[in-house]
Amino acid sequence: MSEAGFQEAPAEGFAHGTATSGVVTNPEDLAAARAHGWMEDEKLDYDTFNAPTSEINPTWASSAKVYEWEGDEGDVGPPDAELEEQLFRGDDHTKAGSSLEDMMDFEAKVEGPKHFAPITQFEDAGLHPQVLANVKMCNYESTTAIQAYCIPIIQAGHDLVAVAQTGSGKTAAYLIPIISKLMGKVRKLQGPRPANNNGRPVRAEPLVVIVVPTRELAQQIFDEARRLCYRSMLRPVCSYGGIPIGVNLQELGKGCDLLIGTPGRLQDLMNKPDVLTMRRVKFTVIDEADEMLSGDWDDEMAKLMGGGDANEDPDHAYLMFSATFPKEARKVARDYMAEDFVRVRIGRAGSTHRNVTQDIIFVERNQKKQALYDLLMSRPACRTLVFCNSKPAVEELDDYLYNRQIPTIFLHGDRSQLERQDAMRRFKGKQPLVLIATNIFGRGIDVPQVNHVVCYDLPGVEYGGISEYIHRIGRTGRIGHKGHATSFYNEKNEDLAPFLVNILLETGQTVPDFLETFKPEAGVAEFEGDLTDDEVEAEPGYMTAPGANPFAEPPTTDDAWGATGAAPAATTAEADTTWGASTATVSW
Ligand SMILES: Nc1ncnc2c1ncn2[C@@H]1O[C@H](COP(=O)(O)OP(=O)(O)OP(=O)(O)O)[C@@H](O)[C@H]1O
Repeated sequence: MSEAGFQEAPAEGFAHGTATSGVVTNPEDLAAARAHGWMEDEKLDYDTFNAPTSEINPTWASSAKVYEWEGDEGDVGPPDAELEEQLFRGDDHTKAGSSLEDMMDFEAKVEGPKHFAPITQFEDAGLHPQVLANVKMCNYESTTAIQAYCIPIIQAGHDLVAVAQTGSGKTAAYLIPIISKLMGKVRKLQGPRPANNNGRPVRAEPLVVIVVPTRELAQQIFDEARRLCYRSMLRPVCSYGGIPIGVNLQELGKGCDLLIGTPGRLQDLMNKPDVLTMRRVKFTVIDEADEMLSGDWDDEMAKLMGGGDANEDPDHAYLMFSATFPKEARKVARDYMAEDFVRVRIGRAGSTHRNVTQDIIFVERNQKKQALYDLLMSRPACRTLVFCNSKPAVEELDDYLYNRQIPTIFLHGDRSQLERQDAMRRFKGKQPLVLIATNIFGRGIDVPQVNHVVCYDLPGVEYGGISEYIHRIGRTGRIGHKGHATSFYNEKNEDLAPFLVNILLETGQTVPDFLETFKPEAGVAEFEGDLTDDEVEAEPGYMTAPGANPFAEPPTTDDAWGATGAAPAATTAEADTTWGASTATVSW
């Protein structure tokens, strides 16, 4: 098992462009690729990548600069023009696209012991002024649906399970309220710093722990935390495998308020009580929660969710986020939550949005390489992500396309951390590139302008099934951008066919002829089993608030809000109104 339990068949150690036949340059391929806009990519520095880490002095992305402020004069520090430029004006994160409203067109369902009014404008969320300023510098004009609901719930201190589509801003949905809540109290809550330890490294005593399945995702959340903690006393630190532990220890020793990491490395650090203690933790966040609760990480999760050594803080909040949340994982999640935890679901758990056009093409197994080449040459050259199920398949495909002069890079769990870091850097560069990857890239990764995702291999059950498909295609069409996903289908993928058809129907897309037989009788999408949330209604003590899109115009008559005639709270309800125990369902 590789990182965070992902299934990846092992690789055999090929180098770029030499997996099958060595480098072959066909002048016709070369001319065709260049004419089509696929340009030569920079040469890889294999000497650096293959040297023992002790012989090189790499710049680890996890050591990227964070804002440092000891809070001598108040809790907001002076601006740092250079860091501000790096954090807010780079191309590192996706700027919202023009179809953001299409993404909001989902029903929100909230279940919990209380009513929370959604907040559509950050200005109305009661955020710390510096956090609000940072949000604006990120160019976040207004909240997304998941943020509208989660911000007030987290501010009120509830445990939370939140589910919303890929690329809908879940990271900021938890980081913004957590950072804002801590901002005014950092001085009181914060762990030690070298400044009050005679300049010596200190033990890390984070206030927030964020656990994610992959290194790239940890890095991405760290970067978002660096933006949102700008000019505050809060110091984020990122720890994951593949980086020498000494590098992690150095960063932790400078003081740590938000710790973001992968479960294996976090567990290693928790086993060193002089390096890390969880005694101050106020928020534990599990991102991609269904993956983390899938069973592969039982020991690590039990330890992390138990607060490690001696955290008995009754205010400790547990937050879980994902785009998919199968029933089994939700049951496990409930074991960790306080009794009054809140559930928020935007749309159906596991739904995709209409901004991603999904093509399913029938391709026989032995035709797939040529079909991919033809596909890449039939569309304008663009940043493209191709998913395979195994490491050898990734490497073979990389070799094939490279030899046909398409600029490619590849990424899987056996690549060294330096190679993985470099692959991310190059994929985000100016040149259109094809990144070929295993599942390791399927979840959470937010690279701007990925216009095309190709499921070269569809993920069968052993590779995560339909949930994995949803995460994979969610690497495009993010936060209001349009995207395109193409999947190669053949008889081997029949186990996925009924789910695929339902997702196509749900988003109003064309069902290809070869999938017609898998259409439900009524001809409309039917979701059963692990993607529905129907066990929720049966639970006593919970109020459900279905139906409201917080961004919709309020209705003109009470009737439009449902049979109970309750107030149209989407735009006007008071926060924190306790729902009457006799009310079965409240429509907002
Ligand atoms: N309110 C907002 N307005 C505009 N852009 C936003 C807003 N909130 C977040 N974003 C941007 O949207 C992009 C996607 O956000 P994020 O990666 O958190 O999505 P996600 O829901 O976690 O996706 P996934 O399920 O794939 O992990 C990021 O680049 C983020 O900077």
